[in-house]
Amino acid sequence: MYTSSLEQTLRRKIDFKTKPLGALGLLEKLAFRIAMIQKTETPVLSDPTIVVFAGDHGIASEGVSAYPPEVTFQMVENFIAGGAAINVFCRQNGLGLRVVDAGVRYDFSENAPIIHAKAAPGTANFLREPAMTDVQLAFCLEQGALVVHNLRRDASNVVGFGEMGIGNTSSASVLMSLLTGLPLDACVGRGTGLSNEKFARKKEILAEAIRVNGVQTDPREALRTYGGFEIAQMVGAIRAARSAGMTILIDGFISTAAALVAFRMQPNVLDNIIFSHRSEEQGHALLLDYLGAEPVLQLQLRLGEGTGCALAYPVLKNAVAFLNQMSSFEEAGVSGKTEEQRIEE
Ligand SMILES: O=C(O)c1ccc[n+]([C@@H]2O[C@H](COP(=O)([O-])O)[C@@H](O)[C@H]2O)c1
Ligand SMILES: Cc1cc2nc[nH]c2cc1C
Repeated sequence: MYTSSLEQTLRRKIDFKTKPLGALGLLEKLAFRIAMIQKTETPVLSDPTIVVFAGDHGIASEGVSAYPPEVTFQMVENFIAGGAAINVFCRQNGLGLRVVDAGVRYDFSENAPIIHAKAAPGTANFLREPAMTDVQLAFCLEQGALVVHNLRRDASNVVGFGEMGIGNTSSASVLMSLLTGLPLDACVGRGTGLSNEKFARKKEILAEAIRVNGVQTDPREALRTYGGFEIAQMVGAIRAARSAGMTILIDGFISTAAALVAFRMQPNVLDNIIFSHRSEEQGHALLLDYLGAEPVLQLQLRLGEGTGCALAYPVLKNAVAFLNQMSSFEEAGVSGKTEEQRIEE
């Protein structure tokens, strides 16, 4: 297999740090990935930012969530006030935060510190008709890309994507099943915490929705039919961030479903994506496996909002720091392995 000279330089740089070969585990892989994304042996993470896309879902009126749909609006108000988990973790870890109204049912005040990109006040109920029109989908893909272009212009080179949308695990599960070919039951979970009875009903409703609207295996058509405005904007944002050469952090189950759609449209997006954590939501582990992903953290989270990204970011920072700052055996005068021994292993 062809290995570039940067790849070789990086392997050597990591292997000759003062540690047993491979002893920094996943940190070594992260440092390598980020350096390859930035095409340099001395990567820098600048202006790290979390973007939370919010949208309402027509399917939420079918009782597929443990919480009422108005929580989407209320939680965005909470993000604006600075009181949500994502606000806390961004502050703790020195991350910027942008919140996007991709399609919340109610309107925010015009001067609220959010990005106004509402496709419509919530998607249509995909138990009866496709979630969105072609025009709405195109708008969302463009808006997501625009958010990223503006971040990049402001010198950010690492971005984490999260979401807020009551009912959106339903969209994510259907997208996962259609685009991976895995059985629906393996892709549906309890979301915000459904009871056994409501969980069984959610699975029936989603199976019925697929009977009504069809087995769409084209990623764009699947997204239009079963997606959400926040998921569609994440897809546009992920593709734009790949094109802009940014390091992309993905949050939980719903964000990973957006990454799956983006991957099916443009497989090279995976080159720039780091999956921040493995969520508790049933289906996430399977989806990560499908994508060949090795998540940074496993904290039993199932919150969303980009919280996994904000928590994983310090690990990325440490990976880059060891690559840039740690001494080599030669620099520190420590006895290491010869190049031959290293390559043999
Ligand atoms: O990120 C995850 O893995 C995750 C797992 C379960 C639920 N959520 C969050 O909960 C909401 C969706 O859950 P539900 O039950 O309303 O479909 C949405 O706002 C997500 O951010 C998020
Ligand atoms: C309170 C609450 C906060 C959330 N944050 C993301 N999804 C959420 C769902 C609920 C219900």
